[in-house]
Amino acid sequence: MSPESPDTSILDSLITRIRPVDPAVVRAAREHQDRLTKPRGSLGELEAVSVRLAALAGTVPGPVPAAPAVAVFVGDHGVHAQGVSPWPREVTGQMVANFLAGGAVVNALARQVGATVRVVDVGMSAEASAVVGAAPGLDRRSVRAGTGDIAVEPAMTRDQALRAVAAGAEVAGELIRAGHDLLVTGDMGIANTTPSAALVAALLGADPVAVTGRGTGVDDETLARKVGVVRRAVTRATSAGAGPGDPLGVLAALGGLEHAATVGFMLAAAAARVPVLLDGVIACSSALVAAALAPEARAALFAGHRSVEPGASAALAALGLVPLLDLGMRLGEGSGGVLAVPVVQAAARVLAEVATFDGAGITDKQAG
Ligand SMILES: O=C(O)c1ccc[n+]([C@@H]2O[C@H](COP(=O)([O-])O)[C@@H](O)[C@H]2O)c1
Ligand SMILES: Cc1cc2nc[nH]c2cc1C
Repeated sequence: MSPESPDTSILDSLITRIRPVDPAVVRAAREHQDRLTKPRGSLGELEAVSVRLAALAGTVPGPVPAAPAVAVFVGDHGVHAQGVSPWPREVTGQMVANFLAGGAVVNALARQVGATVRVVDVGMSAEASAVVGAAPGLDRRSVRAGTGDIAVEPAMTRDQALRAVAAGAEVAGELIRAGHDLLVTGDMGIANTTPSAALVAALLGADPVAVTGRGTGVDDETLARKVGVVRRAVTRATSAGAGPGDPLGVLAALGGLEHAATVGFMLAAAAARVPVLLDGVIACSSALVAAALAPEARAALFAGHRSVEPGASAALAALGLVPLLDLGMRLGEGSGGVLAVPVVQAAARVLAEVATFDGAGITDKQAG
């Protein structure tokens, strides 16, 4: 296959397998939720989550997810050369070693909620790979060693984007076949909040200044430079023909390899009717790509938290997703998604276990 006419068959078949939820199940779940022994609406967003989980599973109540897993997709970014992050590139590899040793925040949070952590290299740079070495436990699916510098060139070819999407889909498929019933997105990649902002700006037509944030915590001068870089990248990509009507083109022009893998991860989970908890801005920007490719995939997506990055809020609003937690977090790694696992489990458990007014013999003042 030439890069000009890449093989889209894996993506096409993923998209074809994503079917809409049954509106009758949505209705039945809503009606059941309304019969539970509590004032209607008193559980707020938890009620909507329980209904969405049932709709995704196609049963009322839906199953209570018992085996969560987070996939941390790792990539490096050519745009790092523009000075958009204060952290050196090798930190990506150093953090991978930390994940594998169980010493990162995501590992501690995953232990707290009983989640498995899978670390997947989809595009570490040579520097990062050298730091990690031959570490056992790293899932090696590298498509290329880091992306191109999006300020001046495409991040990757369409074929590479497709291969990274396929890698993410394979990871989801393996986790689901191993019995995991709640997936969480995670990422690691120094400088990756810049491509995230670029994806959001390009796909929503937003002004880069409104969707570019401080990432790991950059100063005012770096933020101003970062906004300029995002503006140049989006202008370059759009003038080369990438736009919202061609989500794969936008992903290849502006995304990271971890974004592409996250898109595949979400699409495969949606096809298998397994819920996916999104972490921060990397996942939210990837979700815009996934939803542009397959709008029905949104049924499988749950927003773990509201990252401080402004692009995350812009993407969530566009996707119609309500973040379950809002703790001022901006770490990545899957941390905010993992932390929301018990909330999703609790929502499902309420629909499955709480008595109904009829069943418990309690007067329903709301009936009628
Ligand atoms: O998840 C988020 O919203 C988020 C916000 C800020 C930073 N991060 C993480 O920090 C790294 C990118 O930050 P930066 O400043 O280098 O672009 C990358 O490893 C991300 O996982 C993640
Ligand atoms: C230390 C560190 C940990 C991270 N985890 C996710 N992104 C990160 C960026 C840095 C710099």
